[in-house]
Amino acid sequence: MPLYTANLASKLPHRFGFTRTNASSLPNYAGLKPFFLFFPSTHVHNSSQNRICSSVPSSSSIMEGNKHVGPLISGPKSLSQELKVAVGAVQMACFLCQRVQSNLLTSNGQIQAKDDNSPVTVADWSVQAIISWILSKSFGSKNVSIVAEEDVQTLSKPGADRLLKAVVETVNECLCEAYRFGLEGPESTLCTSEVLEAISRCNSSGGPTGRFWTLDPVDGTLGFIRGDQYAVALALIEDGEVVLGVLGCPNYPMRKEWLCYSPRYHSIISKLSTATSESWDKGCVIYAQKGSGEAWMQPLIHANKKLVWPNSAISIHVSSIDDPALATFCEPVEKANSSHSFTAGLAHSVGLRNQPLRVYSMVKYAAIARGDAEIFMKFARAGYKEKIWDHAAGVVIIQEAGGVVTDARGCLLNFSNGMYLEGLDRGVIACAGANLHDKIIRAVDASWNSSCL
Ligand SMILES: Nc1ncnc2c1ncn2[C@@H]1O[C@H](COP(=O)(O)OS(=O)(=O)O)[C@@H](OP(=O)(O)O)[C@H]1O
Ligand SMILES: [Mg+2]
Ligand SMILES: [Mg+2]
Ligand SMILES: [Mg+2]
Repeated sequence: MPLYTANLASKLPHRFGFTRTNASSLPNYAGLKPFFLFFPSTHVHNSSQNRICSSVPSSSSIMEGNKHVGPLISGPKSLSQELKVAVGAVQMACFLCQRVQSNLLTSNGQIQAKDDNSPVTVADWSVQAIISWILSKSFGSKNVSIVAEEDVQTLSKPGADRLLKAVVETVNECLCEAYRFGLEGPESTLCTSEVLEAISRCNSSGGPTGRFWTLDPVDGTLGFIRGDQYAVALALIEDGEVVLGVLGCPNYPMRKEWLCYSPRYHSIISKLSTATSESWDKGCVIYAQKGSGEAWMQPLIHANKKLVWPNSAISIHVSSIDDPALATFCEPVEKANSSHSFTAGLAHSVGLRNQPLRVYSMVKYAAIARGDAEIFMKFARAGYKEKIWDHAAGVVIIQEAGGVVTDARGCLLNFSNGMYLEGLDRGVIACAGANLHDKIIRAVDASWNSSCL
């Protein structure tokens, strides 16, 4: 029986597990380039694949004084400052989520249901508050527009003061560690109204022109509550195009060998990391800038460790498998969120042989980008409108890692119409390559008419 991740999972009714079904497609961690914020030079070798980059200056990184601030981003224009702040903010948000998740079981009342019956926790609100605050601090509140999932409606209701107090405490506990993530925190703790303001200001309407951020503070809240997979998702959209994306995946280990398969639940599992205390197996942060032709992955920073892990990045790439008989596809865990029967029929008609991996959150996008799976399919029921924050970061990361993401008709997703992916036809299909993508699109067309979706 595979080991389970953190103690939490072993106490919870829900289990999760994943790995590729054939070891031959280990992702090729081709390049090693420093990202930013170097610490005392440390050569850290991980046992199997790669040397973690040391603080040796690399010709392909941008320097500010003697600090590396990021790989040389080609593309239309460098967004290295935006990327640096976004990665640091998501790293810090992951640290916050792990803290909240660990005492989620003990402190009741930290899980609420919103009007649409979807869950929301102290972590969702707190992450939205800290990322909103950091972006405003870094770029000036007048220059920052954010389209994010959460609002203050529940927090402002009578009787919500204990919940609100928990959010304010969580936010301040985290912001006082901001320096460990290369960020500047507040001179003094934020008061309740400042925390509420940081959350509620994330109400931009988005649109086809100008620049705005889109944030899903906890994507896969259901997975988060169950000690399973979840993601912190932040993306920057300019004139309707996603120009950078960051995915924090606290329960998705850097190293594949820390993943194992839980046949019963067909999904991701990360083994109990007893073998090493390295943060390699505690989770990862994945990011990319549009047009750079590269996607990057770095380990989670553990602020409670005396030496904050050097921010080193490994370039990742989609899998080279394009034979359906060898490919693996991911889909949402909840069949209310995507038709499992439709995808099963599709998989059969395309010739997919491996069991589906059912995974919460945009960790599915991360799995494709780093080559742990080849296809992600989601077919929500008719009438459901996909939100931009549930896809933006994952889309640009897969694209820059060499993959393709479209709707079920083969059209690119449209992020220029406010909070919804307007015009999305039938479902979302992400593939490691064009061949597989083409086969899936054809199969959707052929089977759609005979399905009753
Ligand atoms: N009915 C329905 N249909 C389709 N999608 C829905 C639906 N309800 C919710 N959502 C959104 O799905 C997000 C969770 O995505 P997941 O990939 O984690 O789905 S699943 O939980 O694995 O089924 C989840 O994101 P979070 O709320 O951030 O967890 C929702 O935004
Ligand atoms: Mg939600
Ligand atoms: Mg979401
Ligand atoms: Mg969410």
